[in-house]
Amino acid sequence: MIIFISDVLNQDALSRAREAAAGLSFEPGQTTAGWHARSVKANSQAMPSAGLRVLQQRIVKAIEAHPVVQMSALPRLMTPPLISRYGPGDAYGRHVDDAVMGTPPMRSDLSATLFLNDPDAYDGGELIIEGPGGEEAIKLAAGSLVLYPSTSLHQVAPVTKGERLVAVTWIQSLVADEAARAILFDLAQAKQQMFEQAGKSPAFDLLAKSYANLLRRWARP
Ligand SMILES: O=C(O)CCC(=O)C(=O)O
Ligand SMILES: [Fe+2]
Repeated sequence: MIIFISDVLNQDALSRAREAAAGLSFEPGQTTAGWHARSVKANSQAMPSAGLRVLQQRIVKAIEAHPVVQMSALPRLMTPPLISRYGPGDAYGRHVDDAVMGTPPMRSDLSATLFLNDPDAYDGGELIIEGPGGEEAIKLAAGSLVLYPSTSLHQVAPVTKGERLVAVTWIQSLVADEAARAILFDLAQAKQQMFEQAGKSPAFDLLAKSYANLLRRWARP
């Protein structure tokens, strides 16, 4: 399942993030790709620095704090985001993300792209994700996040004009199985809607109990 979440960063947070990114030094992105993804990766990434760490912390906080991220991804661990820049001619060819990454190692269950500049700031640069129903080309407003299964083949189409600026991160979920996560997301939404429409009721209690007990079965904290 591909999930779109708008307003993960508001206008104020966005301009601060863009300002911080403008002050960072960038290097070729090949350094952080797995060996087979490296051959198709052509972009720039922010180099480690104190400024990068502050920006990464702000972005992680905003992503984690979002209620839809909590409900859909059930995050347990998240990598510090890469700040990636794609100028004209840059692209990231078809690849699958590493299954295990970082120190200490974590499993990538969900991949996430947070768009830091607007779609009209660049031509091309769609994130193309392959799913059972075919390809989906994604280009979201600044401040919006796309979450997708790390099991998918995906690519970033060449940028032909302007600059694409994104933060890219990976999430290890409390629930590794994508199908189980999808059921829990449906139930969490149903629980919320039922509560909003009719308050607490015996039916709500049963739904809440089922949700909690499924999560208890499936979660690996
Ligand atoms: O820039 C993006 O939206 C995704 C980049 C990507 O696929 C990666 O860094 O592995
Ligand atoms: Fe990727």
